[in-house]
Amino acid sequence: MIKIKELTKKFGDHLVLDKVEFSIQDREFLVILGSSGAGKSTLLRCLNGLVQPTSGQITLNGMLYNKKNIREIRRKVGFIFQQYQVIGNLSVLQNVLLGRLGTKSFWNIFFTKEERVRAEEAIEMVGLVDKIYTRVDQLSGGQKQRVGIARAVLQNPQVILADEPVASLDPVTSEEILSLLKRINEENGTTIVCNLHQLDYAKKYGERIVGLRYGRIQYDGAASDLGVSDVERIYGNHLSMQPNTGKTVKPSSTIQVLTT
Ligand SMILES: Nc1ncnc2c1ncn2[C@@H]1O[C@H](COP(=O)(O)OP(=O)(O)OP(=O)(O)O)[C@@H](O)[C@H]1O
Repeated sequence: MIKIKELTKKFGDHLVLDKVEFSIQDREFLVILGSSGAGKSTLLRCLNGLVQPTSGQITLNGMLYNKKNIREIRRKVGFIFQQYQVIGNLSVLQNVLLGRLGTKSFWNIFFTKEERVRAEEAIEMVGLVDKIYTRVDQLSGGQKQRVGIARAVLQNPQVILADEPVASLDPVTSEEILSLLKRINEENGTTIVCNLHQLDYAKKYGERIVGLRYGRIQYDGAASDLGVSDVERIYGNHLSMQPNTGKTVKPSSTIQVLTT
């Protein structure tokens, strides 16, 4: 379980997270929803130790995030990036094996036979067996994201943080990627925390939604309970998000979306 207490982050004078407080249960599929600049990425980066909070506290299974524990925490928390963060001139297999780097010491970066077998299994799970020796720069965006997911799976983390994993993908590929994350959540029992812009995906794939606006929590509850007034609090009461397009629309369209 991750516990977040009074998490505050300032960049200079800019308050990006303002005393954010909530817990993430084991095996949960949690969506962090909010418009651009709401603080979603900053929150996820704090949960991975990539960003140092200004104040507040995070614990993973009671273990406090601090310099001493950060390597162990990073082993338990995988990260999937919006822009994939794969190495173009390496093969799919080599990229996925990089998920084991966190367990290696500086003088021993060799991978075992067992790690290779597990990498092959992860590649099979994401549906890229036929591309296993293909250079990653020859893959489509959706395939690159699958490589990123397989790399995170090989790490065998307790939690996967996905920072807008479908922001650069078309709707069909987006659904495939989110379904894959859902499968990993259900079959492997991995907790998923996924940042999304798109309201309809949040409601379809999230069990629970935490809605952020200006770094403050506006909604924390079941995805199925998210209503029009909650959406307006998250996005502002004059504008709301339209599904998939990322365009802003008047609230009447939002009401239609929520009632279909
Ligand atoms: N390293 C940084 N230095 C200064 N300001 C930053 C830094 N990282 C983020 N910010 C600012 O913090 C605010 C929140 O950014 P963040 O990326 O967390 O929002 P977001 O909700 O993820 O937005 P998006 O959906 O556009 O990615 C933004 O105004 C951004 O400019």
